Amino acid sequence: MKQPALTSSELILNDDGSIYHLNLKPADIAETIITVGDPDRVEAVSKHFDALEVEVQKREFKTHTGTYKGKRITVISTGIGTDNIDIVLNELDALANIDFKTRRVKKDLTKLTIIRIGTSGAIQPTIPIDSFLVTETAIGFDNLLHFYGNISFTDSAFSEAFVQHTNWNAHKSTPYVVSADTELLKLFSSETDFLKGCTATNVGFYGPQGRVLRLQTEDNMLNDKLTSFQFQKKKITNLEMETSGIYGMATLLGHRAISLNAILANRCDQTFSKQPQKTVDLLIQKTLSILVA
Ligand SMILES: O=P(O)(O)O[C@H]1O[C@H](CO)[C@@H](O)[C@H]1O
Ligand SMILES: O=c1cc[nH]c(=O)[nH]1
Repeated sequence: MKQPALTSSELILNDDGSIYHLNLKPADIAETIITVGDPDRVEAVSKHFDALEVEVQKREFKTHTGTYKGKRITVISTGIGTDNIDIVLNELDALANIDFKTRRVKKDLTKLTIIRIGTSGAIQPTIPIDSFLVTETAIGFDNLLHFYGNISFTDSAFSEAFVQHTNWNAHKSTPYVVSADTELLKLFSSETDFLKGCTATNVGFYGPQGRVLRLQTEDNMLNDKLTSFQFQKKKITNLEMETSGIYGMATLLGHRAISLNAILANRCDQTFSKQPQKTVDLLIQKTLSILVA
């Protein structure tokens, strides 16, 4: 039976035919997509391009598409948090895999390559500030993946061990554990510049990451528990706010994803980078050069 067309409340298109939040049309995106949190980081990537063909912004979602050494690349900002990742990953997938004229899923699906270039805080004393880390495994403290049907690919033994170790408060979402794309992980972790680690994605920058300014947190030992946790010799290495959502959604939608982290803070010795922009710029240049090697 022919699939029903997606209605106007589900696949929302703007008057110019672009998708609702990203404001992009299918031809506007490349198959290789770099995601960054900060809209200003889009230009920090695209300034290296040979040529720019698309420049679009709506809300925090800024997109540039162009070529770098002949390779077509899209760079898009997601803003902060896995709630935005739900929007960006679903709309990128719709741009690639839904026919906007018929409003039906295409027969032949396109697998996108998604590379996050983000900033992050280390949770192990041995991880230096201004280093680069590629995420092998992500543990999500956000709730995003639990809203989707089949998440049997998540590593429940890992999350159960984590819940037990931390005496995780049941009022918080159940942590879920997702993996990087194997080929992309090999590509980046074979570079000596990258440490390999397990990234914890959380729903906030302050309390959820154990930062106390004026408010105490529910568990003031949480970061220490993250540091001491180990599962099959894997330790949690760093904290940020998007990677688990990207890995989870990419797996569900059949895309491949990798998350690259510029380590700007070390939460164990309570230090912060003195050159954050330079470190992010170096990660951008390194990433681009690996993508065209
Ligand atoms: O630098 P980006 O990519 O935004 O990533 C990190 O920085 C933000 C918090 O400052 C969060 O989005 C976190 O994941
Ligand atoms: O500590 C940090 C640094 C960057 N981004 C985060 O989410 N946490």
